[in-house]
Amino acid sequence: MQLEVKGLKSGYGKVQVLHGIDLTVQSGAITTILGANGAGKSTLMKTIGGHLPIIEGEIVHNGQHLNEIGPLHVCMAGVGLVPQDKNVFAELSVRDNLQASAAAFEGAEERVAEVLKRFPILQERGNQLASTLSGGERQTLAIATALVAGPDILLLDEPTAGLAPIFVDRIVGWVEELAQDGTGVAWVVEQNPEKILAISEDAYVLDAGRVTEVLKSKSLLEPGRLEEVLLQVHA
Ligand SMILES: Nc1ncnc2c1ncn2[C@@H]1O[C@H](COP(=O)(O)OP(=O)(O)OP(=O)(O)O)[C@@H](O)[C@H]1O
Repeated sequence: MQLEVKGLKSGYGKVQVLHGIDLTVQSGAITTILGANGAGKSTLMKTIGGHLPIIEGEIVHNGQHLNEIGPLHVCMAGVGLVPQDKNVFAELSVRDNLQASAAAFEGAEERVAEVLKRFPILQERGNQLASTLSGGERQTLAIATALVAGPDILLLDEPTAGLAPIFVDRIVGWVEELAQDGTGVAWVVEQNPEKILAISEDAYVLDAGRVTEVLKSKSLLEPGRLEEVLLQVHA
């Protein structure tokens, strides 16, 4: 059930941003993706999620090629993306956001009910417009909308950026549980990556659209090591 990305090149119109990315996301494990601003982390997530055209390379999940099948079919193939922003419908209620996401799947009502059970905070706010949620609640909703599809690979683009520590800890806890239950997670992180590195297997360092290092995540927790690796890419 792993996701394999091979030699991926993509970008925006004539602007090529990714220059041949190789990445493996193993099921039941968290893979961290690090890199400076503009390294191409979000572009990588959006390309895997089917939102950007591929110039060259392959994305294969569970033996199925995901190239050029579009975001809905990527999602239906078991790969869920939580983008960095615009990840909920602001003018829909919490419940309607979940229902919209579940609509393409069999047993939509049960899927929504199950996710609401998992996230009581969303249950409490079911009728509230997403635009009125706090940052942490909105991010919880964004993750929940991806989970209604029952993905076996989950792509998270900086899900904890700018959130209060209590939400950071909650999200880290939920994602750890998902991985323990067999989901493969790719987690893009920029600020305070220590909590994620502590529960992650592999760390990929990106710079200028290329993978510059693949390391064991915990090795980056040694004092000074993270700074060294991130500074090296600019040396
Ligand atoms: N819609 C777009 N059109 C053209 N270029 C874009 C677009 N979005 C991003 N880029 C460019 O692609 C490059 C990589 O951006 P990307 O958002 O993938 O980086 P990132 O590593 O996720 O950065 P950050 O940590 O700031 O989110 C940057 O040079 C950026 O300016």
